[in-house]
Amino acid sequence: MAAVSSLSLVITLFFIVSLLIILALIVRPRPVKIPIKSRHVFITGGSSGIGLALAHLAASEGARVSILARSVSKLAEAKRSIRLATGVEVATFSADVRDYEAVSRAAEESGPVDVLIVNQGVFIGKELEKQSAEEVKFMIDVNLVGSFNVIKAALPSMKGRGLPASISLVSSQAGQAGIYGYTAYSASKFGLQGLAQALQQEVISHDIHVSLLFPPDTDTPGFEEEQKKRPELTSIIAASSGSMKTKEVAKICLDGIKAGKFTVTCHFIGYLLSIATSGMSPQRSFWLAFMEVMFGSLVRFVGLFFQWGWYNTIDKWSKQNKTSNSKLA
Ligand SMILES: NC(=O)C1=CN([C@@H]2O[C@H](COP(=O)(O)OP(=O)(O)OC[C@H]3O[C@@H](n4cnc5c(N)ncnc54)[C@H](OP(=O)(O)O)[C@@H]3O)[C@@H](O)[C@H]2O)C=CC1
Ligand SMILES: CCCCCCCCCCCCCCCC(=O)[C@@H](N)CO
Repeated sequence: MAAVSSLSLVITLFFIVSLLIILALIVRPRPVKIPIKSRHVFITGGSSGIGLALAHLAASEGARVSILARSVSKLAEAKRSIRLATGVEVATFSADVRDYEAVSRAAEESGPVDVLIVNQGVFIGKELEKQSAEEVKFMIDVNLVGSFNVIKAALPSMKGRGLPASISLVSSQAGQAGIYGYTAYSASKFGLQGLAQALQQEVISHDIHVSLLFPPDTDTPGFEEEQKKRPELTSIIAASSGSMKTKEVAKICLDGIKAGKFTVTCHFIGYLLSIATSGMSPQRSFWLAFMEVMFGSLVRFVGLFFQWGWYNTIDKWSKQNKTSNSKLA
Protein backbone atom coordinates (compact mmCIF):
# COMPACT_ATOMS: atom_id res chain seq x y z
CA MET A 1 0.00 0.00 0.00
CA ALA A 2 2.77 2.41 1.07
CA ALA A 3 4.74 1.43 -2.05
CA VAL A 4 1.75 2.25 -4.30
CA SER A 5 1.18 5.67 -2.74
CA SER A 6 4.86 6.63 -2.90
CA LEU A 7 4.91 5.49 -6.53
CA SER A 8 1.94 7.72 -7.34
CA LEU A 9 3.64 10.61 -5.54
CA VAL A 10 6.77 10.13 -7.66
CA ILE A 11 4.68 9.97 -10.85
CA THR A 12 2.78 13.14 -9.90
CA LEU A 13 6.00 14.99 -9.08
CA PHE A 14 7.53 13.82 -12.35
CA PHE A 15 4.49 15.07 -14.25
CA ILE A 16 4.54 18.48 -12.55
CA VAL A 17 8.28 19.00 -12.98
CA SER A 18 8.16 17.91 -16.65
CA LEU A 19 5.26 20.25 -17.32
CA LEU A 20 7.11 23.17 -15.67
CA ILE A 21 10.24 22.44 -17.74
CA ILE A 22 8.28 22.19 -20.99
CA LEU A 23 6.47 25.45 -20.24
CA ALA A 24 9.72 27.22 -19.30
CA LEU A 25 11.09 26.17 -22.71
CA ILE A 26 8.10 27.16 -24.83
CA VAL A 27 6.52 30.30 -23.30
CA ARG A 28 6.77 33.20 -25.75
CA PRO A 29 7.58 36.00 -25.98
CA ARG A 30 10.54 35.48 -23.63
CA PRO A 31 10.48 37.30 -20.26
CA VAL A 32 11.74 40.89 -20.38
CA LYS A 33 12.31 43.82 -18.02
CA ILE A 34 11.41 47.36 -19.07
CA PRO A 35 13.58 50.00 -17.38
CA ILE A 36 11.83 53.29 -16.54
CA LYS A 37 14.59 55.46 -15.07
CA SER A 38 15.87 58.18 -17.44
CA ARG A 39 13.49 57.02 -20.16
CA HIS A 40 10.65 58.83 -21.87
CA VAL A 41 7.24 57.75 -20.57
CA PHE A 42 4.29 59.13 -22.58
CA ILE A 43 0.87 58.81 -20.92
CA THR A 44 -2.46 59.61 -22.57
CA GLY A 45 -5.19 60.64 -20.17
CA GLY A 46 -2.35 61.64 -17.86
CA SER A 47 -4.18 64.61 -16.35
CA SER A 48 -6.59 62.67 -14.13
CA GLY A 49 -7.16 59.44 -12.22
CA ILE A 50 -5.08 56.38 -13.06
CA GLY A 51 -3.07 58.22 -15.76
CA LEU A 52 -2.17 61.05 -13.40
CA ALA A 53 -1.13 58.59 -10.68
CA LEU A 54 1.02 56.75 -13.23
CA ALA A 55 2.63 60.06 -14.23
CA HIS A 56 3.42 60.84 -10.57
CA LEU A 57 5.00 57.42 -10.08
CA ALA A 58 7.01 57.46 -13.31
CA ALA A 59 8.31 60.97 -12.48
CA SER A 60 9.27 59.89 -8.95
CA GLU A 61 11.15 56.93 -10.43
CA GLY A 62 13.30 59.25 -12.53
CA ALA A 63 11.56 59.02 -15.91
CA ARG A 64 11.06 61.91 -18.34
CA VAL A 65 7.28 62.15 -18.48
CA SER A 66 4.86 63.54 -21.08
CA ILE A 67 1.11 63.61 -20.57
CA LEU A 68 -1.62 64.13 -23.14
CA ALA A 69 -5.29 65.00 -22.63
CA ARG A 70 -7.84 67.49 -23.99
CA SER A 71 -8.37 70.05 -21.22
CA VAL A 72 -5.50 72.55 -20.97
CA SER A 73 -6.45 73.58 -17.44
CA LYS A 74 -6.47 69.99 -16.13
CA LEU A 75 -3.08 69.44 -17.80
CA ALA A 76 -1.67 72.55 -16.12
CA GLU A 77 -3.02 71.45 -12.74
CA ALA A 78 -1.51 67.97 -13.22
CA LYS A 79 1.84 69.49 -14.16
CA ARG A 80 1.76 71.66 -11.05
CA SER A 81 0.86 68.78 -8.73
CA ILE A 82 3.65 66.58 -10.12
CA ARG A 83 6.17 69.42 -9.79
CA LEU A 84 5.13 69.97 -6.17
CA ALA A 85 5.30 66.28 -5.28
CA THR A 86 8.42 65.22 -7.19
CA GLY A 87 10.21 68.32 -8.46
CA VAL A 88 9.89 66.95 -12.00
CA GLU A 89 8.62 69.13 -14.87
CA VAL A 90 6.39 66.99 -17.07
CA ALA A 91 5.66 67.99 -20.65
CA THR A 92 1.97 68.48 -21.45
CA PHE A 93 0.16 68.09 -24.77
CA SER A 94 -3.40 69.11 -25.38
CA ALA A 95 -5.00 66.90 -28.03
CA ASP A 96 -8.06 64.76 -28.56
CA VAL A 97 -7.07 61.14 -29.28
CA ARG A 98 -9.83 61.06 -31.90
CA ASP A 99 -7.83 63.57 -33.95
CA TYR A 100 -4.96 61.64 -35.55
CA GLU A 101 -3.19 64.73 -36.86
CA ALA A 102 -3.22 66.40 -33.44
CA VAL A 103 -1.93 63.25 -31.73
CA SER A 104 0.82 62.88 -34.36
CA ARG A 105 1.96 66.45 -33.81
CA ALA A 106 2.12 65.87 -30.05
CA ALA A 107 4.08 62.63 -30.46
CA GLU A 108 6.55 64.33 -32.79
CA GLU A 109 7.01 67.33 -30.51
CA SER A 110 7.53 65.16 -27.43
CA GLY A 111 10.41 63.21 -29.00
CA PRO A 112 11.05 59.44 -29.19
CA VAL A 113 8.98 57.41 -26.72
CA ASP A 114 10.29 54.47 -24.65
CA VAL A 115 7.18 53.61 -22.67
CA LEU A 116 3.81 54.48 -24.17
CA ILE A 117 0.86 54.17 -21.79
CA VAL A 118 -2.44 54.39 -23.65
CA ASN A 119 -4.77 55.15 -20.78
CA GLN A 120 -7.38 57.69 -21.97
CA GLY A 121 -10.89 56.38 -21.59
CA VAL A 122 -14.52 57.42 -21.32
CA PHE A 123 -17.35 55.43 -19.79
CA ILE A 124 -21.08 56.05 -19.74
CA GLY A 125 -22.81 53.06 -18.19
CA LYS A 126 -26.34 52.64 -19.50
CA GLU A 127 -28.54 49.92 -20.97
CA LEU A 128 -28.06 49.93 -24.75
CA GLU A 129 -31.74 50.68 -25.24
CA LYS A 130 -31.33 53.92 -23.30
CA GLN A 131 -27.95 54.81 -24.78
CA SER A 132 -27.79 57.17 -27.73
CA ALA A 133 -25.98 56.17 -30.89
CA GLU A 134 -23.65 59.14 -30.26
CA GLU A 135 -22.68 57.81 -26.84
CA VAL A 136 -21.90 54.41 -28.32
CA LYS A 137 -19.73 55.98 -31.02
CA PHE A 138 -18.06 58.27 -28.48
CA MET A 139 -16.85 55.34 -26.35
CA ILE A 140 -15.65 53.28 -29.35
CA ASP A 141 -13.93 56.32 -30.85
CA VAL A 142 -12.10 57.48 -27.71
CA ASN A 143 -11.32 54.09 -26.15
CA LEU A 144 -10.59 51.97 -29.21
CA VAL A 145 -10.00 54.09 -32.33
CA GLY A 146 -8.19 56.69 -30.19
CA SER A 147 -5.84 53.97 -28.95
CA PHE A 148 -5.00 53.05 -32.55
CA ASN A 149 -4.28 56.72 -33.27
CA VAL A 150 -1.95 57.09 -30.29
CA ILE A 151 -0.05 53.89 -31.06
CA LYS A 152 0.28 54.67 -34.78
CA ALA A 153 1.57 58.15 -33.96
CA ALA A 154 4.21 57.03 -31.44
CA LEU A 155 5.33 53.67 -32.84
CA PRO A 156 7.81 54.87 -35.50
CA SER A 157 9.81 56.72 -32.82
CA MET A 158 9.81 53.72 -30.47
CA LYS A 159 11.96 51.42 -32.62
CA GLY A 160 15.69 50.97 -32.03
CA ARG A 161 15.78 52.71 -28.64
CA GLY A 162 18.64 50.48 -27.42
CA LEU A 163 16.70 49.15 -24.45
CA PRO A 164 13.38 47.25 -24.47
CA ALA A 165 10.39 49.56 -25.06
CA SER A 166 6.77 49.13 -24.01
CA ILE A 167 3.31 49.85 -25.37
CA SER A 168 0.80 49.48 -22.55
CA LEU A 169 -2.94 49.75 -22.80
CA VAL A 170 -5.29 50.39 -19.90
CA SER A 171 -8.29 48.12 -20.46
CA SER A 172 -10.68 47.17 -17.62
CA GLN A 173 -12.11 44.02 -16.09
CA ALA A 174 -15.11 44.99 -18.23
CA GLY A 175 -12.75 44.23 -21.15
CA GLN A 176 -12.50 40.63 -19.97
CA ALA A 177 -16.13 39.99 -19.03
CA GLY A 178 -19.20 41.64 -20.55
CA ILE A 179 -21.05 43.55 -17.83
CA TYR A 180 -24.67 44.81 -17.71
CA GLY A 181 -24.80 48.49 -18.74
CA TYR A 182 -21.45 48.29 -20.53
CA THR A 183 -22.31 47.04 -24.04
CA ALA A 184 -20.36 49.83 -25.76
CA TYR A 185 -17.72 50.22 -23.05
CA SER A 186 -17.04 46.47 -22.86
CA ALA A 187 -16.93 46.27 -26.66
CA SER A 188 -14.39 49.10 -26.80
CA LYS A 189 -12.21 47.41 -24.16
CA PHE A 190 -12.54 43.88 -25.60
CA GLY A 191 -11.28 45.45 -28.83
CA LEU A 192 -8.04 46.35 -27.07
CA GLN A 193 -7.39 42.64 -26.44
CA GLY A 194 -7.33 41.90 -30.17
CA LEU A 195 -5.30 45.02 -30.87
CA ALA A 196 -2.74 44.12 -28.19
CA GLN A 197 -2.36 40.44 -29.15
CA ALA A 198 -1.86 41.19 -32.85
CA LEU A 199 0.38 44.19 -32.16
CA GLN A 200 2.70 42.16 -29.90
CA GLN A 201 3.45 39.83 -32.81
CA GLU A 202 4.15 42.79 -35.08
CA VAL A 203 6.49 44.70 -32.75
CA ILE A 204 8.36 41.91 -30.94
CA SER A 205 11.23 41.98 -33.46
CA HIS A 206 11.68 45.68 -32.63
CA ASP A 207 12.13 44.85 -28.93
CA ILE A 208 8.77 46.48 -28.12
CA HIS A 209 6.64 44.73 -25.51
CA VAL A 210 2.90 45.04 -25.11
CA SER A 211 1.05 45.10 -21.77
CA LEU A 212 -2.71 45.06 -21.20
CA LEU A 213 -3.87 46.35 -17.82
CA PHE A 214 -7.14 45.24 -16.23
CA PRO A 215 -8.23 47.39 -13.27
CA PRO A 216 -11.48 46.82 -11.35
CA ASP A 217 -13.58 49.85 -10.25
CA THR A 218 -11.06 52.49 -9.15
CA ASP A 219 -11.85 55.63 -7.14
CA THR A 220 -10.85 58.19 -9.83
CA PRO A 221 -12.59 61.49 -10.69
CA GLY A 222 -13.97 59.79 -13.81
CA PHE A 223 -15.36 56.94 -11.74
CA GLU A 224 -17.00 59.31 -9.24
CA GLU A 225 -18.92 60.90 -12.12
CA GLU A 226 -19.79 57.54 -13.62
CA GLN A 227 -21.08 56.14 -10.35
CA LYS A 228 -23.72 58.86 -10.03
CA LYS A 229 -25.35 57.74 -13.26
CA ARG A 230 -24.65 54.09 -14.01
CA PRO A 231 -27.43 51.50 -13.56
CA GLU A 232 -27.61 49.93 -10.11
CA LEU A 233 -27.24 46.48 -11.67
CA THR A 234 -23.93 47.58 -13.19
CA SER A 235 -22.71 48.61 -9.75
CA ILE A 236 -23.90 45.37 -8.14
CA ILE A 237 -22.21 43.16 -10.74
CA ALA A 238 -19.03 45.24 -10.75
CA ALA A 239 -18.92 44.95 -6.96
CA SER A 240 -18.08 41.24 -7.48
CA SER A 241 -14.48 42.33 -7.73
CA GLY A 242 -14.63 45.24 -5.28
CA SER A 243 -12.99 48.60 -5.84
CA MET A 244 -9.49 49.91 -5.45
CA LYS A 245 -7.59 53.10 -4.72
CA THR A 246 -6.12 54.95 -7.70
CA LYS A 247 -2.58 54.98 -6.31
CA GLU A 248 -2.66 51.28 -5.59
CA VAL A 249 -3.84 50.49 -9.13
CA ALA A 250 -1.21 52.77 -10.68
CA LYS A 251 1.57 51.12 -8.68
CA ILE A 252 0.48 47.62 -9.71
CA CYS A 253 0.16 48.75 -13.34
CA LEU A 254 3.61 50.35 -13.47
CA ASP A 255 5.19 47.32 -11.78
CA GLY A 256 3.46 45.05 -14.32
CA ILE A 257 4.74 47.18 -17.19
CA LYS A 258 8.30 47.13 -15.81
CA ALA A 259 8.08 43.35 -15.39
CA GLY A 260 7.07 43.09 -19.07
CA LYS A 261 3.84 41.22 -18.31
CA PHE A 262 1.37 40.94 -21.19
CA THR A 263 -1.62 40.66 -18.86
CA VAL A 264 -1.52 42.83 -15.74
CA THR A 265 -4.13 42.13 -13.06
CA CYS A 266 -4.74 44.14 -9.90
CA HIS A 267 -5.89 41.66 -7.26
CA PHE A 268 -6.84 38.02 -6.61
CA ILE A 269 -10.23 38.09 -8.39
CA GLY A 270 -8.52 39.84 -11.29
CA TYR A 271 -5.93 37.07 -11.34
CA LEU A 272 -8.68 34.42 -11.48
CA LEU A 273 -10.42 36.39 -14.23
CA SER A 274 -7.19 36.45 -16.25
CA ILE A 275 -6.92 32.66 -15.99
CA ALA A 276 -10.59 32.28 -16.96
CA THR A 277 -10.08 34.49 -20.02
CA SER A 278 -6.51 33.55 -20.99
CA GLY A 279 -7.62 32.22 -24.39
CA MET A 280 -4.75 32.67 -26.87
CA SER A 281 -3.07 35.60 -25.15
CA PRO A 282 0.73 35.52 -25.03
CA GLN A 283 2.22 34.37 -21.73
CA ARG A 284 5.84 35.14 -20.83
CA SER A 285 5.81 33.53 -17.39
CA PHE A 286 6.18 29.74 -17.21
CA TRP A 287 4.68 29.84 -13.73
CA LEU A 288 1.52 31.69 -14.81
CA ALA A 289 1.31 29.38 -17.83
CA PHE A 290 1.46 26.45 -15.38
CA MET A 291 -1.39 27.91 -13.34
CA GLU A 292 -3.46 28.41 -16.52
CA VAL A 293 -2.83 24.83 -17.67
CA MET A 294 -3.45 23.24 -14.27
CA PHE A 295 -6.35 25.30 -12.98
CA GLY A 296 -8.07 26.57 -16.16
CA SER A 297 -11.09 24.29 -15.85
CA LEU A 298 -11.45 24.80 -12.09
CA VAL A 299 -11.43 28.57 -12.57
CA ARG A 300 -14.04 28.21 -15.34
CA PHE A 301 -16.16 26.38 -12.77
CA VAL A 302 -15.77 29.27 -10.32
CA GLY A 303 -16.61 31.73 -13.14
CA LEU A 304 -19.86 29.87 -13.81
CA PHE A 305 -20.83 30.48 -10.17
CA PHE A 306 -20.26 34.21 -10.66
CA GLN A 307 -22.48 34.12 -13.77
CA TRP A 308 -25.11 32.23 -11.74
CA GLY A 309 -25.08 34.99 -9.13
CA TRP A 310 -25.24 37.77 -11.73
CA TYR A 311 -28.17 36.21 -13.62
CA ASN A 312 -30.02 35.60 -10.34
CA THR A 313 -29.63 39.27 -9.46
CA ILE A 314 -30.79 40.38 -12.92
CA ASP A 315 -33.77 38.02 -12.65
CA LYS A 316 -34.77 39.40 -9.25
CA TRP A 317 -34.42 42.96 -10.47
CA SER A 318 -36.50 42.53 -13.60
CA LYS A 319 -39.25 40.77 -11.59
CA GLN A 320 -39.26 43.56 -8.99
CA ASN A 321 -39.41 46.21 -11.71
CA LYS A 322 -42.28 44.42 -13.46
CA THR A 323 -44.33 44.37 -10.24
CA SER A 324 -43.60 48.01 -9.46
CA ASN A 325 -44.43 48.97 -13.07
CA SER A 326 -47.72 47.12 -12.95
CA LYS A 327 -48.56 48.80 -9.63
CA LEU A 328 -47.93 52.15 -11.31
CA ALA A 329 -50.20 51.26 -14.23
N1 LIG B 1 -11.88 54.32 -12.78
C1 LIG B 1 -12.27 53.08 -13.00
O1 LIG B 1 -13.13 52.52 -12.32
C2 LIG B 1 -11.63 52.29 -14.09
C3 LIG B 1 -11.02 52.89 -15.17
N2 LIG B 1 -10.48 52.11 -16.16
C4 LIG B 1 -9.84 52.73 -17.33
O2 LIG B 1 -8.73 53.48 -16.89
C5 LIG B 1 -8.53 54.59 -17.75
C6 LIG B 1 -8.45 55.86 -16.93
O3 LIG B 1 -9.66 56.01 -16.24
P1 LIG B 1 -9.86 57.05 -15.04
O4 LIG B 1 -8.55 57.38 -14.48
O5 LIG B 1 -10.93 56.53 -14.20
O6 LIG B 1 -10.45 58.28 -15.89
P2 LIG B 1 -10.60 59.85 -15.61
O7 LIG B 1 -11.92 60.22 -16.18
O8 LIG B 1 -10.32 60.19 -14.20
O9 LIG B 1 -9.46 60.45 -16.55
C7 LIG B 1 -9.54 60.25 -17.93
C8 LIG B 1 -8.36 60.91 -18.62
O10 LIG B 1 -8.47 60.71 -20.03
C9 LIG B 1 -8.46 61.96 -20.69
N3 LIG B 1 -9.29 61.89 -21.89
C10 LIG B 1 -10.62 61.59 -21.96
N4 LIG B 1 -11.05 61.66 -23.22
C11 LIG B 1 -9.98 61.99 -23.98
C12 LIG B 1 -9.79 62.24 -25.37
N5 LIG B 1 -10.80 62.15 -26.24
N6 LIG B 1 -8.55 62.59 -25.80
C13 LIG B 1 -7.53 62.71 -24.93
N7 LIG B 1 -7.65 62.48 -23.62
C14 LIG B 1 -8.86 62.15 -23.14
C15 LIG B 1 -9.01 62.94 -19.64
O11 LIG B 1 -8.66 64.28 -19.86
P3 LIG B 1 -9.61 65.29 -20.72
O12 LIG B 1 -11.02 65.02 -20.31
O13 LIG B 1 -9.13 66.66 -20.38
O14 LIG B 1 -9.35 64.94 -22.15
C16 LIG B 1 -8.32 62.40 -18.40
O15 LIG B 1 -6.96 62.82 -18.37
C17 LIG B 1 -9.68 54.55 -18.76
O16 LIG B 1 -9.22 53.96 -19.94
C18 LIG B 1 -10.72 53.69 -18.07
O17 LIG B 1 -11.54 53.07 -19.01
C19 LIG B 1 -10.49 50.75 -16.09
C20 LIG B 1 -11.08 50.12 -15.04
C21 LIG B 1 -11.69 50.83 -13.98
C1 LIG C 1 -13.15 33.04 -11.95
C2 LIG C 1 -13.67 34.22 -12.39
C3 LIG C 1 -13.87 35.33 -11.42
C4 LIG C 1 -14.77 36.27 -12.05
C5 LIG C 1 -14.95 37.54 -11.31
C6 LIG C 1 -15.39 38.54 -12.27
C7 LIG C 1 -15.61 39.89 -11.71
C8 LIG C 1 -15.84 40.83 -12.84
C9 LIG C 1 -16.26 42.17 -12.40
C10 LIG C 1 -16.18 43.15 -13.50
C11 LIG C 1 -16.03 44.50 -12.97
C12 LIG C 1 -16.02 45.53 -14.03
C13 LIG C 1 -15.47 46.80 -13.50
C14 LIG C 1 -15.43 47.84 -14.55
C15 LIG C 1 -14.63 49.01 -14.10
C16 LIG C 1 -14.62 50.07 -15.13
O1 LIG C 1 -13.96 49.96 -16.12
C17 LIG C 1 -15.54 51.19 -14.91
N1 LIG C 1 -15.54 51.65 -13.57
C18 LIG C 1 -15.25 52.32 -15.82
O2 LIG C 1 -14.30 53.10 -15.33
